[in-house]
Amino acid sequence: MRVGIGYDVHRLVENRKLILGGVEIHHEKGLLGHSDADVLVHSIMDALLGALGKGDIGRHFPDSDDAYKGISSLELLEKVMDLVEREYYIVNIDNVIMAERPKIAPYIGEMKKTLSRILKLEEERINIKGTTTEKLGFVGREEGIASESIVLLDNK
Ligand SMILES: Nc1ccn([C@@H]2O[C@H](COP(=O)(O)O)[C@@H](O)[C@H]2O)c(=O)n1
Ligand SMILES: C[C@@]1(CO)OP(=O)(O)OP(=O)(O)OC[C@H]1O
Repeated sequence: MRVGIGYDVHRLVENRKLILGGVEIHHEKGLLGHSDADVLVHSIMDALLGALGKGDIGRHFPDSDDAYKGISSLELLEKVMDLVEREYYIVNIDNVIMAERPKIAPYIGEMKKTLSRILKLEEERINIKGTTTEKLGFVGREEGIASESIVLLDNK
């Protein structure tokens, strides 16, 4: 068995879509990044790479590479899953999205459905939680959104 943790933050800006877990969220701002800046998928990838002992997403998908400009993070997650599936399968995954706004609870079902397909994992083994930070810090000031993920892998 192998366990991994991932954490990522992206800045909220105008004129960008807000994509979380591969789902477009209705909001007046979106996250800034080289890719679509899907902070949930990024923390999941880092948790998976951590469990594999294979570094982080910056190492595998450098933001200096034009190939990843504007890419859907789900495509990057598929590449990380290719590495996972060489030896392991996912037992379960838990995630916390830290956002003052918008409420993510209404979108969790769709996020789980989307991730379930790519992670090849039943929805009941994927947990996604939303929390504010009670108006404290960069999340509280709505300057950005953070996400933290933890994953357990087992040998095939
Ligand atoms: N972006 C968010 C933040 C919170 N939620 C849901 O609201 C509950 C209460 O949040 P607190 O930060 O006040 O504890 C939380 O447990 C989530 O169910 C959300 O959906 N989206
Ligand atoms: C995903 C990558 C690659 O497009 O870019 P960003 O979307 O900027 O995301 P970040 O979490 O800053 O770093 C990983 C990057 O290399």
